[in-house]
Amino acid sequence: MITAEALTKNYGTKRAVDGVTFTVQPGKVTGFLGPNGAGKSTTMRMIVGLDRPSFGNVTVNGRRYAEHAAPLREVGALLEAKSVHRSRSARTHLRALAATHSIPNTRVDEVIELTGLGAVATKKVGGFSLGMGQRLGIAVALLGDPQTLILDEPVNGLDPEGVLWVRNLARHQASQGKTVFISSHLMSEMALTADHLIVIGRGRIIADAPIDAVIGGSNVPTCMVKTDSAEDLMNALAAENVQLTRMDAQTIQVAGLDGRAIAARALDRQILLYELTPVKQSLEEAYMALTQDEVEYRSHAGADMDAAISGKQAQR
Ligand SMILES: Nc1ncnc2c1ncn2[C@@H]1O[C@H](COP(=O)(O)OP(=O)(O)OP(=O)(O)O)[C@@H](O)[C@H]1O
Repeated sequence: MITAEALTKNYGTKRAVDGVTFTVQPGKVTGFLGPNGAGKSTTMRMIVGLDRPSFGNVTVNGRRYAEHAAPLREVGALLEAKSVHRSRSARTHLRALAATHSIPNTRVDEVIELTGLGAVATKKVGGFSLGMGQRLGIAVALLGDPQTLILDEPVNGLDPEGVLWVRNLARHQASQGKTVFISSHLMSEMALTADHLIVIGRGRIIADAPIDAVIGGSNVPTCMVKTDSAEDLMNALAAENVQLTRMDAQTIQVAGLDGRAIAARALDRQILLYELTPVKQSLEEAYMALTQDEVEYRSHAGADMDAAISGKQAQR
């Protein structure tokens, strides 16, 4: 279990992490989401003692990372900063780390196999692709078979097989009762991997809840309805808190009523419905709604982008 209390990090006048309090529970995959610069990596670095908190405290299984006698056996971490000798082979790198914790070489061979590095284990790390480097980082994290795994953007640079493998690994570790804390910008992947989400924006916690609650939280019940009597149905459903959108001659999107209520009103008026489909919000939509005011580095899209580009051209 990871426990953060009022955890804060200042870099000069910049407050990167602003008094966050949370726990990451064992037996679950907890996703750590937030816009660029929100404070995810800084929080993770503080968990493993790579950054000192300015205020507050964070512990893993009741102790600060540095207080664990054999940290690699307690916490495995994949963080962005890599400290690998580029001229060393992957196997030599893993063996050197293993030796610091009396981890046998058989475990090194195991994690090499597990992470799909078998074919390149004797090659110099300096020549590794982004994906191979990520796999090596995950191999390091797994080396001590730790109770807690912290993975900062583990699927970054991985091919689809690698992405699926990370998902299965995370789910498997959680099913073994381990604590798994993963940051990612890939919402579709997080939706498949995480049980619980912590969302951070500008250094503060915006949401800390089971994934279903995050997705359903702000969700107005919405259904797609098909009928040959679209006008009549719209009249039957019209009400102050109901939003009706005509999609085509037969299709109406109804927001603000659930399927049962729509069917009941259609039945009252003897209107035949031949499709009634709940529309679920995606994690991406829920995430965008949650973080819309918290984005520090905003990109431009569509009309905004056209305006930005034509503005630049006009200046030339
Ligand atoms: N060593 C540092 N010195 C100064 N500022 C830093 C340092 N590390 C991070 N920051 C700043 O702290 C804030 C949080 O950065 P952090 O890397 O934790 O965000 P993040 O959520 O991991 O972002 P991303 O999704 O882009 O990786 C940012 O504004 C960043 O510029």
